Amino acid sequence: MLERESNQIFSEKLRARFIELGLSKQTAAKITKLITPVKLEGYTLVSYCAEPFYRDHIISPKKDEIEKIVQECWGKEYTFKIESPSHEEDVPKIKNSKNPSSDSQITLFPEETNYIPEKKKKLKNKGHFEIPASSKADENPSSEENFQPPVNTEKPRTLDATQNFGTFIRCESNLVAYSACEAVAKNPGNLSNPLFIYGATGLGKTHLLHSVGNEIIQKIPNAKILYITSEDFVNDVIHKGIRVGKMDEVRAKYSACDVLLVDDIQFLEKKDACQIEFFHTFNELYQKRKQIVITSDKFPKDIPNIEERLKSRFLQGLLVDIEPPGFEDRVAIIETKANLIGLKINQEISFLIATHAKTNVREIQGLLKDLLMNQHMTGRSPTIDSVTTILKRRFPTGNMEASIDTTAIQKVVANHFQIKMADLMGPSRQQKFVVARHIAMFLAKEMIGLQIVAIANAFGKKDHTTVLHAMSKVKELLDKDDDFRGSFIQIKRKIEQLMQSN
Ligand SMILES: Nc1ncnc2c1ncn2[C@@H]1O[C@H](COP(=O)(O)OP(=O)(O)OP(=O)(O)O)[C@@H](O)[C@H]1O
Repeated sequence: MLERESNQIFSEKLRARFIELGLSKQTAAKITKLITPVKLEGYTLVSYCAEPFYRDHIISPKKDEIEKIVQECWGKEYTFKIESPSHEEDVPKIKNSKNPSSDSQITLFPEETNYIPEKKKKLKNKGHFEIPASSKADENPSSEENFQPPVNTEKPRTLDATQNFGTFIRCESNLVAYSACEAVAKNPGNLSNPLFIYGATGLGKTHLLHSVGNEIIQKIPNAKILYITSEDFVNDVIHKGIRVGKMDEVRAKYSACDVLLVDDIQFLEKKDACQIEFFHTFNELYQKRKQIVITSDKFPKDIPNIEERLKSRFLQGLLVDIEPPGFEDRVAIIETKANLIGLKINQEISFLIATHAKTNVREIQGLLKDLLMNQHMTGRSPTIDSVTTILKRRFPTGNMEASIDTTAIQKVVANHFQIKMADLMGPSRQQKFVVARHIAMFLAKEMIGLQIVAIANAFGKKDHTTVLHAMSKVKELLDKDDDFRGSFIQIKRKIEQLMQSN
């Protein structure tokens, strides 16, 4: 038997590691829950995971990382194995309903056997593919055969062919969303329905939505894919359905699709009639096992003025978020995008841009276009000076965070505490040095977006767990220690002043 206490330490370490690897807190917590060890086979720790998406796309690729933590907790001789449960009693029961329209019955991950087509020839006559719930379990549940194209279809007009998986730059902050979309595109209607992607503006949600559509249409050219924004849906319902009285046509349009891709669902807020209509559309498609992918700028529960029953539908699928890219990821995005448009920039310039353009990819693209235009007009590649000028134009009010690096932060902190840089950077555990070191590490993350490993390097630490410890210590003290908070704010102000003066 595995001891409860060591299990708990294992889970904590695992969660922290996943967050450090760039997963959101929610995803990290979910995965941690899924890989609670269940038994020991000799020196192999075995965990069962009944959720195929997480097992194959998130947990298995990170097996080495998980094994390292297993060894930290139980010893070097241990290995780790993730398995799909072979016996029903090994896993918590997953509810599986044949009537997904009832709140209490919809499942998070419906069993795959429910998606097996009964007879392919039946589907051909239907005009759209339909996957009966009472399928035989011995047929192949994950095959694309489940996804039969309709006979009579229109080509999608709204999908942007340039927004595909090939042009999407994968990084830690979007990896979970990317993998989920790829899995859904490979096996639509089967694993994660609906797939709900949320995150702030300009981080690639729409790009992923198009990628799913483009990928499916490549494999199944006749598939009826409907890409809409929620505003399109409102227009259809209000203008065509209610005002012109052609609601039947509106309903027919949506019920005939095989894949519904809905962008920016948050704009359905306060539109009650449209929400009711969307609720019925959703239920109908869901019952027919049609894939639904939805994007939003918020987690379902946080979208204001949307009916609870609609939110609960969204919560029943797979929820993935995209976070703003960290510093290294921004550099990778800048360099890839610059390369694509023929803009020549060196590493110093990509670092400079990454330091300033922090919030989203759209912003980075706009900036690179400005630089390209400048390159065309002057006939010269961008220089630090020309980039700084453009950065100042784009971020005129304080958002133009100065060319400040970790060293500048370290100097301000050392100066504030009246200590030497060598003490700030050194190994001494004297309280004053430790507090200063923790604050400097925290601000390197908060103010210039450095990733944990990069911060550890900048402070000459081999072990990045020191940085993780610093992060949680500072957060804790900010919450409970007024003096500490006062000092922290003063230091932050000094750094901000330095940024503005540069
Ligand atoms: N990881 C990425 N790789 C390549 N391009 C990206 C990536 N993320 C975003 N982009 C590009 O940035 C631009 C903005 O992305 P997109 O429109 O998908 O953002 P969004 O999250 O849907 O934003 P909004 O919520 O404002 O609609 C697009 O041109 C998109 O192609």
